[in-house]
Amino acid sequence: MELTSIPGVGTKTADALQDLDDPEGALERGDVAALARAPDISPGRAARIARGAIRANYDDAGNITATPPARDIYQDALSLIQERTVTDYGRQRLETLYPSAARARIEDVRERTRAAMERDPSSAVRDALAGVEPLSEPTDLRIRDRCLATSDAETYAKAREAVPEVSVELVEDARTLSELARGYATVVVLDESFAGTDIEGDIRIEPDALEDPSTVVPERTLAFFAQNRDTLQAAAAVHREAGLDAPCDLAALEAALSRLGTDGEVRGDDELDRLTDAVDDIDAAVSEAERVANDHLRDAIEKRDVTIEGTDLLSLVERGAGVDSLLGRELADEYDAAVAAARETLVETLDLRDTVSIARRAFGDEPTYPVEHDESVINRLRTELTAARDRRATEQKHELAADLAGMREDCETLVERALELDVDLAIARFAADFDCTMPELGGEGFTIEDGRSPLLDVPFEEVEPVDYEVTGVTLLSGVNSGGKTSILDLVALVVVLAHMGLPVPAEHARVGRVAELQYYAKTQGTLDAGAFESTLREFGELTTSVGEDGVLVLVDELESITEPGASANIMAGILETLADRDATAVFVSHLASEIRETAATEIAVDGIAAEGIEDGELLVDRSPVKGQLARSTPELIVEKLAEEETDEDAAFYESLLEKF
Ligand SMILES: Nc1ncnc2c1ncn2[C@@H]1O[C@H](COP(=O)(O)OP(=O)(O)OP(=O)(O)O)[C@@H](O)[C@H]1O
Repeated sequence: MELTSIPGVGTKTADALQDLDDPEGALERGDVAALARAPDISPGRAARIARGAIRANYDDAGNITATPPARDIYQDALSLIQERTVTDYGRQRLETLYPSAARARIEDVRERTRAAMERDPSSAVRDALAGVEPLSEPTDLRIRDRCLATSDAETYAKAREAVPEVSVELVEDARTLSELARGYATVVVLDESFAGTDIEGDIRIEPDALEDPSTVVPERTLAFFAQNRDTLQAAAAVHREAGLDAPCDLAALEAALSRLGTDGEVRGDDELDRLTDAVDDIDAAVSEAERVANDHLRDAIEKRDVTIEGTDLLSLVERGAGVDSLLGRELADEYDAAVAAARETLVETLDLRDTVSIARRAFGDEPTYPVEHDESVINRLRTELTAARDRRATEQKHELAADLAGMREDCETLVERALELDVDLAIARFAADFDCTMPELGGEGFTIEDGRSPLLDVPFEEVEPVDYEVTGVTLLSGVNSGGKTSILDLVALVVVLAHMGLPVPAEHARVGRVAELQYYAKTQGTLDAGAFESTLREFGELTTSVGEDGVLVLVDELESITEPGASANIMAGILETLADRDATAVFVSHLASEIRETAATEIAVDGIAAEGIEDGELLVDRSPVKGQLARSTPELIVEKLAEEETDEDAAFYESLLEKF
């Protein structure tokens, strides 16, 4: 897909998207999270771009929500589902669902929705989902103990791009290579020509290294998995809890991840741990060995009576000999035992294996008091252990990186499926929380049975179910606060959700396909001349533009724009034209009777009727009665007074009632 062919994507945005690994794939999948990783693209913008791409895919240029109130209803519907996501991804991804006029698009979403509604949004799955987020690439990884070397400028440029984590050096000859070998623990040479060159150090001739850079930098793979470890573990848990098909062996993935520390180091290898501990503990172990030896020796000396012939003592003193000679002569066995204890302590404390013979040499046979280690031997031991540790770490890194590298693609699928499940579960929860069903699509107008709007200002359990069916053009009359506006909202919500491919809050619903939902909310107070003129123009354009694609017009108390007589005339004119053009329309009005009288064609009138008044409150049946003009609230009150009052008062109210 040509990026700039997507509505709203100019060359600047297209350039930003090109920074992504697979912008086309992200657009095709509607992957808002991936798109938002492009520079300067906010999640909101990413959602708009993804929506644009989907529209382009389905050749769906229209806009069903044609007026601000219609768009508000869409936003409200979206929010109700978004509130039920666990992840940010899920919330953003839902923004790609929009009311569409393209049948194929609606059908595709409906198919997914049906499957989603079968899912069980258990709390265990939701808890696991809380730990899942889109995979991210580690940044700023620098490896300083290795470098790449080549004598070829082209290979040099290629290497810098392919392996930005390590230095790449241009070498001319064996001499410059040998200089490099002194500065780095390992030099990976990319040119065959250096094979056989005799240079000291860890020089590896690997002309194919760039084909699989992870062999040069296993840290890249390890850093990726270390950075995403929690997400991957959570995604695995989501698959297990939800019984999803996993793209890979979860146990093997979890086992591999358990060998990786968050810092990208390998853990859980006994040999590596042994060597690491030995290097770390060497100084402490040497001190301990000395202490053991000296305690032993001190003990022995304290317990011994040394008997020495006077001549011997004299000759020792004359030779200037010190206590060492005395030790050598008189306490040789004890000294040997003390040194043996020191050697054993050092070997055992550090759990030494290959380096035992070096360690033993740290304590000499020549008697001294106190017993002291030979620093040069300890330095040698330290060097040997450090080298062994690094070798082991490198081997382990390569081994683990090789295991994990093969799982990378599956891991991407694993996380994607978990995140997409969040979208499905949000839809499932929305459907369950508001007793939704999949609507039928097609036919004229709409039918709603036992519809309950989740947008009302009363708790959902207290919402009274409503039935309403309209084909053609209808006036909806009704008592004050009877629920007329709420019905328009419910109809708009059902129509929007149905065109999004989503379930609707009703026991049963059928929605005719529309290309436009024209919803006009009640205006507050009469308009001045200018505003009145522009509103009239708006309706003028609306009525004359109704075509074959299907328009649903919902209008709430248009009469409030001007004085009642004029309003009735205007509404009658609009309704006549809409009826002529076979539109579907519901006009809520308190002037239904006047409009019907003024209109040249027959206009249907439905009514939300009050069944009576109790404790000053109207008892209302919220479902409009077809073909019945509802009696107004004032009429009901006059009737009540006529019934309740006696004599002259009653006569007055009866005369008033006759005027209705
Ligand atoms: N189906 C319903 N179930 C429960 N309560 C409802 C229902 N429909 C409406 N209501 C309640 O009635 C109130 C008034 O509803 P609404 O504003 O739709 O009436 P209206 O007929 O448009 O009023 P007005 O005469 O002012 O135009 C709502 O705020 C809501 O509390």
